[in-house]
Amino acid sequence: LWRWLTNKEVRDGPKLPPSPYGKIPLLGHLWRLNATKPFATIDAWSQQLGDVFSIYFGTDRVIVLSRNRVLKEAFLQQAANFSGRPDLFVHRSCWGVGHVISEGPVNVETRKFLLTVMREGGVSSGLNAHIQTRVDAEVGIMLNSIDEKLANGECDLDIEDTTFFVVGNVLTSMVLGRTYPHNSDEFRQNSAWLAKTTELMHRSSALTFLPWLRFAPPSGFGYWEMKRQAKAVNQMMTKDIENRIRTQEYKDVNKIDLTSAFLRKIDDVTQNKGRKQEVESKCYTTTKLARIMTEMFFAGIQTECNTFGWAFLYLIEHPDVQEKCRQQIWDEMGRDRRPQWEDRLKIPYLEAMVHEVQRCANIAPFAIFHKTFKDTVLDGYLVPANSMIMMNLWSTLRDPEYFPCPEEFRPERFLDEFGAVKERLESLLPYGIGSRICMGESLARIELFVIIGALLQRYRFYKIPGVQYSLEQNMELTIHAAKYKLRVEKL
Ligand code: HEM
Repeated sequence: LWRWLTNKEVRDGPKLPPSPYGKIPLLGHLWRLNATKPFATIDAWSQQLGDVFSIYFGTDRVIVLSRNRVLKEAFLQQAANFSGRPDLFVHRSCWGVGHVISEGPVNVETRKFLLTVMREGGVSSGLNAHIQTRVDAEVGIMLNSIDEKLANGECDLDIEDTTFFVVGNVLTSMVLGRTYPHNSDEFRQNSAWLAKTTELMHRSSALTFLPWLRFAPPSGFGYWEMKRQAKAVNQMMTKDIENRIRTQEYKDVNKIDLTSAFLRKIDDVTQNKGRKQEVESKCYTTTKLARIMTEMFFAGIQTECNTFGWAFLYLIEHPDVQEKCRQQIWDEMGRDRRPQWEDRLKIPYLEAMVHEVQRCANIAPFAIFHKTFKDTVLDGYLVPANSMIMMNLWSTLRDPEYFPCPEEFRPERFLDEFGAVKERLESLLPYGIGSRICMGESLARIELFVIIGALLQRYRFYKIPGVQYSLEQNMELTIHAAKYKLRVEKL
C-alpha cells in the first residue's frame, strides 16, 4: 500500500512507449519518415527514444522494437503473444489471406505442415540430396550460359538476372515440382510479373495505413493495377491446381512438391471431415493453396536475387575480399569441384562474407509487421493487445555493441581466432527471429553460399571502367541496390 501511495508508476501501471514529436491528424508520423530511407528515420528515433518506442502511421499506433535484447524478449520469450499479423489492407484486399498474413491456430497448423513438406523437399533440414541436386544442376546451367556469353564476347553481366533463373527454378521445383528451360518465354513472363508486383507493392505501401489513398487520382498509387495483377496471378495458380485435380497426378506420393503435398492433405482432411477439427478445414483449401503458392514465389525470389545484387556490388567494391574468398575455395576445393553446403567448414571465409553481405545490405529492415494478442509489458512499457509491432532489423544489424564500426564491410568480424565462423552469431537476424522467422532461411543460406562460391571459383568480377557504382541503400519494398552490370573474366 505504501508503495502504491508513494510511487506514481506503481499506481498508474506501466506507460505506453514514448513517441517522437510531430504527430499530426490523419498522417500521424508518416510525414516525418524519409521517403527513400525510412530506416534512417527509424534508426534516429530509436537512438533518441530507446529500444521500445511508438509511432503513428496514419491513425495506427506502431510499436517499434530494436536490437537483440528486446527482440529476444518479445519474439522468443513472449513468442506466442508477438506472433500475430495485423490486418495489412493491401495484402489482404489484393492477394487474400494465404500464409504470410494468417495468424493464430490456422497459421501454426499451416506453418508446421509447410515446413514439414519443405524439409522432405530438403529446404529446412539444412541439407537434403533432392534440393542440393536441384541447386547444383541449376548452377551448372548458369555457369554454362555465362561461359557461352563470354565466348560470344559479352563480358558484362547483370547478376540479378543471372541468378534469377537458378533461384526461380529451385523454387519452382520446390513449389510446383517442375522446372523451366532458362530462357523460356514462361520463365521470362514470371520474371516480369514478379518485377511488376514488387514495383506496385512498393508504390502502394502507404495504403497499408492510409487505405483511402486508393481513390486518389490518377492511379490510386498503383492499387487498382495491383488488384488486377493479383487476380491474374491467382487465376494462373488456380488453373495449375485445377489441372492437377483433373489429372489426379498429385496423388502419387513420390511427388514431394508443395502443391501436390497440399492437395493430398486437402483430400485427407475432406475424407476425415467430422472427425477433424475446424482449424484443419480452414487451413487446407484450394483457395488458400493458390495464395500460398504465390507467396512462396514472391517471398523467395526477389529477396534472394536482391541479395545476390548486393553481394557482387560489395565484392567489386572490395576486390581484396573477393580474392580472399576465391583463394580459400581454390586451396580447399581446387578449381573444378564446386563448393557445396557441406564444405562450409573448410571455406569459412565465404560463409562469413555472405553473413556480412546480409548484415550490410539489410534488405528487409522492418521484416513483416507483427501484432500482439494480449496486453503485455516489454522493457518496462505497456504494449497493449492488438498493437502493430515493427521489428527494427535495420538498427539491430548495425548495433555497434555487436558489430563494431557497423558501416564497414568486414567479413572477418564473423570469424574467430582460428579462422572458423563464430558459433554464436548474436544479433545477426536478417531472417527475423522467433515463431514467424523466415520459412526459406535454410534454402536461402544454401543458395547464397553455393551460387556465390561457384561464381567466385570460376570468374573474377570487376567494375566496368567509366561506370559509377553506388552502395546507396534505398527502399523499394526491400532495400535494393541500383541496377548495375559488372565485368566478368573467366579464370
Ligand atoms: C535472402 C533471402 C531472404 C531474406 C533476407 C528473408 C527475410 C525474411 C524476413 C525478415 C521475414 C519476416 C519474418 C517475420 O515477420 O518475423 C520473412 C518471412 C518469410 N519468408 Fe523470407 N527471406 C528470404 C528468403 C526466403 C525464401 C527463399 C523463401 C521461400 C522459400 C521465403 C519465405 C518466407 C515466408 C513464407 C515468410 C513468412 C513466414 C510467416 O509468416 O510465418 N523467404 N523472410
